[in-house]
Amino acid sequence: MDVVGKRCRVWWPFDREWYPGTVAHWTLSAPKAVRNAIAVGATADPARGWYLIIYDDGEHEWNQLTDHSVIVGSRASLPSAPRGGPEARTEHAAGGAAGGAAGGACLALAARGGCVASAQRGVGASDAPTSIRTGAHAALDPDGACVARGAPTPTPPPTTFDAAGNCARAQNVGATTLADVYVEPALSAPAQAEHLAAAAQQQQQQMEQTGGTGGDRTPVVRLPTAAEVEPAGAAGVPCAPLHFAPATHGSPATHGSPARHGSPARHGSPARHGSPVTHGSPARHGSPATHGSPARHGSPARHGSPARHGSPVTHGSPARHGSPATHGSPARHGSPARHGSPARHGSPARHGSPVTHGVKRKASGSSPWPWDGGVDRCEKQAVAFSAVRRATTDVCSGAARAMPPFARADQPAPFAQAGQPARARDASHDCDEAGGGHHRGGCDEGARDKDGARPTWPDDDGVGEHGRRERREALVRRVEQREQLCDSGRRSPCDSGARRGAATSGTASRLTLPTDDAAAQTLSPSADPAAVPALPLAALGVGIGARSDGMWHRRSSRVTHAGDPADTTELSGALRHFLNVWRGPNIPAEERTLMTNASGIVGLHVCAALLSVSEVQALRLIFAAHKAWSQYIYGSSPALEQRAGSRLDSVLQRIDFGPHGCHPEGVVAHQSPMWPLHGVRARLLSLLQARVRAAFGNLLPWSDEVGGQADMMQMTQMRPSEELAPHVDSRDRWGEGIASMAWGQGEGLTSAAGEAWTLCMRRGTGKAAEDRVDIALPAGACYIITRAAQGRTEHCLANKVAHQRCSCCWQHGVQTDRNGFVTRQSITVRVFARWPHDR
Ligand SMILES: O=C(O)CCC(=O)C(=O)O
Ligand SMILES: [Fe+2]
Repeated sequence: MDVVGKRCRVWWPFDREWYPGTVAHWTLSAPKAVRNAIAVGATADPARGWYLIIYDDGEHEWNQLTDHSVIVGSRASLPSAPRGGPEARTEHAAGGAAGGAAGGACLALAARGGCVASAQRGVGASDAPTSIRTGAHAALDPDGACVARGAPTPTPPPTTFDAAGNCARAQNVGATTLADVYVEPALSAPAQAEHLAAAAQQQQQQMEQTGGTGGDRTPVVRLPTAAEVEPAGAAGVPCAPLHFAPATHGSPATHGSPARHGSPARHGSPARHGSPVTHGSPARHGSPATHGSPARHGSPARHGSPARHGSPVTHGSPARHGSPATHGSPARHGSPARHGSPARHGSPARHGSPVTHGVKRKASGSSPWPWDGGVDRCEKQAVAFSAVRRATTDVCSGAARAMPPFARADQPAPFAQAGQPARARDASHDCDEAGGGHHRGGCDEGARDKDGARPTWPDDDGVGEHGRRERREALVRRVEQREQLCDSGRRSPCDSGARRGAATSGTASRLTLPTDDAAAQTLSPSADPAAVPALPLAALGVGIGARSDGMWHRRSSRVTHAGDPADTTELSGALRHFLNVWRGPNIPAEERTLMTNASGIVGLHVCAALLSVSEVQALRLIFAAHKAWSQYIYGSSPALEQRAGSRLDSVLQRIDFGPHGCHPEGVVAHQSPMWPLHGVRARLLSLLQARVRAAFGNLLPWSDEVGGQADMMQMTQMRPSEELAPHVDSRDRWGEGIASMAWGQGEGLTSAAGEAWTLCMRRGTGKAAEDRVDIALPAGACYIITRAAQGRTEHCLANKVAHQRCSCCWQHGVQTDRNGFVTRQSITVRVFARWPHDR
């Protein structure tokens, strides 16, 4: 706490940048997002408390400052430390008294940490990371934390705020300025190993000196045994490869075992034609025989494309469950050539009854990676990796515990005493509430460490210091190898890890965003109100969308790399072509087929033909010019799981454009870069926006927001059979009104603009939402969600925030044709919410 108000710098390894900021606040109890992170496997020292770092560029994060990627204050005794003042010397002396053999050297394992949840493709291949999680716990060197403690360090002046409530956190907050900050170089791997071994040795010595108790310094370095850390496979050997191939019918990676999905026999069967939305119980899908049963086929009249049936949305009954006609993708049913006789198409039993839509989530007892029998090398490597992380974290936390004021015996340890069950409950609660799309992934398997037990290692198995050191070195090498594999762009270890992690092991990428409540709750009950300035929440910029989980996420959403996510020459050419075919904002009224409150859903409006085929073709070129697609992992949905036979998350490709400092939609995308919205994209947005406005008129309430201009544009690609699970977009990050338009990357069977797709509207808090409406939309259509269909906090009767679910607002999701072959492309435009919801 005595570092509150001080300047700091934080190393973001995947940005490869130090970011300056200020330690603005300390709280003993973990912020909610941090608690979630802990519940899904991160480790923390409950006694240490949490520091709020506010970066100069507006981002913020909670951090325990046990990470040597964080430098607070100055280090006078380091030769390279510039201008170390008395305070700096005090700080270092305090640390040095505790050991400090390595001076200020820091171990930066985390910075070098492996790709656990990979997924960034592109993003400037050379500059940008391929990982979205680092496991960013660098070990603490033996002189303790990088922060001042113990010694009579002068209390810095509190962070101040100007009249407008802005945090005065610029250059001279506290007694330390940026010039005093020592920028710590990352150590080489051998140096890290050596350093860590030295730390272990010192602690061992201290333990011996204090009769095994370590006095008030808890000995925490216990090395994992070889059995614990040694993966079965050779280190660095790539894992089972992912199959990203055109795989429209389900690669093993995305759709479970080939046996389930890959068999030609199955694909040739009528079972292929069941709608992802509408397919019924697993039992029905499990048996090809049942799919072929004539008894289940319905009348041809139900299978027409939207074009044949008129407006696609008119089919939905206001009763929300939809008439049979609302179900099933037109593309699926439109072509006899693909689907055989009309008799093949779904019967009322398959499509008509809402009951059949209630596919229960299937508890996944089996491995989601069927081809490897449940345990692949990546998994084992991840265990080893996490062993490193935990061990090093223990070093950190041990030192931290020893050091007042972090070890506050007088304060309840929130995790240890409040009870692990509470944490686990918290986590699942969050997940349950979080909306299927964005958070669901984290609940089930994510709580690896939710029992809250601090990681401990069995006692030394007699290998001695030398042996331990060797083991450490081996671990470090493994981490490095892993990183190299990731860096080299090979998919196998990283992506496999990502997917496995996403599907099963609860990566930290599933953190939920903090809510206002959570942040307020964190900020207000301070362990030491006298010492911690009362910080206006809004002034801190704390809220949904701001960083709060930095300890495990070391890649920011800042765009730090030069360039553009597209080939700019191609992009300009594509825009020129687009301008040639663009019809202007107005389209003939008879073409628009505007449906308001579609299918009885208040606030959902659809324009069935916003884009012409020529415009779609030009948009394809614009998409094709983009290279840096981020992988965006959504939670699984019942339909997806049913197809896969077990839990399987969905992965989309996405690029987000918007104002600097704002965050993309979604939890994982929270880690994705927000590219600047200017130039060609700004032009494109303004054209599309004009069209949307002309089509929807007053139904689109952007006029109330920032002069009616959308300021965020998101490009999404979903391969055939992928889906976006139902979710609410962040309820308080976006202004009222979100518009999405979609088409195919190529021609569909029934339309040159692409294949039809299904907009899945869901309402309800249970896992199987009570209200379910599936609306088949043709390529080129646009829908907007407002009010209850969007679910902003101010429209929510339950006042839900972020991605929480409620029973009054609708969630939206997208399903592509399970048997389709055309990637769905979409552009979503939103408005960032402005004050007081400014995120
Ligand atoms: O692509 C779409 O239609 C919508 C995308 C969406 O809902 C989202 O990104 O939140
Ligand atoms: Fe959405």
